[in-house]
Amino acid sequence: MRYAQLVMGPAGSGKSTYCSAVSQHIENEKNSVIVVNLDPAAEHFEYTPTVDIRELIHIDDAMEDELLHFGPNGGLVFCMEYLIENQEWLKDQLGDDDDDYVIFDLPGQIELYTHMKTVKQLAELLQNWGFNVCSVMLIDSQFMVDGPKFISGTMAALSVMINLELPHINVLSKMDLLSKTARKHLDSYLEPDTRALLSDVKNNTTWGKKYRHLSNRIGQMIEDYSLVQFVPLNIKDENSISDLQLTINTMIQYGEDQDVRMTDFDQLDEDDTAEGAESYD
Ligand SMILES: Nc1nc2c(ncn2[C@@H]2O[C@H](COP(=O)(O)OP(=O)(O)OP(=O)(O)O)[C@@H](O)[C@H]2O)c(=O)[nH]1
Ligand SMILES: [Mg+2]
Repeated sequence: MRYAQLVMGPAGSGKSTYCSAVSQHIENEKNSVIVVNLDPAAEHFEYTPTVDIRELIHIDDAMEDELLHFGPNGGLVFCMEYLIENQEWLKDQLGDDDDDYVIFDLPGQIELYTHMKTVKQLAELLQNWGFNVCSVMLIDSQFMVDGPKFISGTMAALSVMINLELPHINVLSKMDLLSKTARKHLDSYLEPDTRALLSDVKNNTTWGKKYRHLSNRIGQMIEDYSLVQFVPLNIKDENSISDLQLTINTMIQYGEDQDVRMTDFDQLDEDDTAEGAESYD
């Protein structure tokens, strides 16, 4: 089995920073990790990508092409589609070592995840190649500190979850930048409570009055799904990174093989006594 995190999220939400911090964290624990850059427009990273889409296609190739003439956004979508068409390249680059742990740094174009099919196709390819895949969606916590913003963030997360159908985790990034008051406000949203959220959607504005029912229904839907939850991440706090990785690793079943040590079973077989059972603990 191999393991993969697809790191996604809106532009500037902290994906590349996350990939760098998490790969460092995994290496500090003496485990190996591969980081794959899938952003054809990336310019510089704090990590060294083992595989880099820019070696296959660069955003400039799509934008400067005389026939294609793409702008930056169309160009990005084109590059991702090109990657899927050239999947053998990615397969070769990834190799076929068992137990590999791969972190994919994706571009920050949200439509790639919310409704387009390319990231879903990528996930399916990885699954066919023996990866346990999960999606890690980063959302900048600064954009989640009031009710209406939180509802839109939640809706975006829900679209991604429904579109990709992968084990999924939503991460609130950049927690170190929040003020104490903002942090307190956010805490009340971590276990979404529709009433608390809607009390922030002002009913005294024209929009608020006109769409009160719609807001109520959206709140109800978020609650009914009870799927969309957020894990705060402070990238400057090693414990915060480690807690999050533990949750993710459980989702993709990483480390489960290591937990079941055959030697313990051997010992139980040989000496199936209460004493033997104790040594298993
Ligand atoms: N203080 C703080 N800054 C952060 C954090 N994560 C990212 N940043 C900063 O936010 C900016 C964008 O971070 P990136 O990691 O490049 O974000 P990205 O999602 O990869 O951006 P795109 O690839 O352009 O979509 C950089 O200036 C980072 O230094 C964080 O947890 N805390
Ligand atoms: Mg990036």
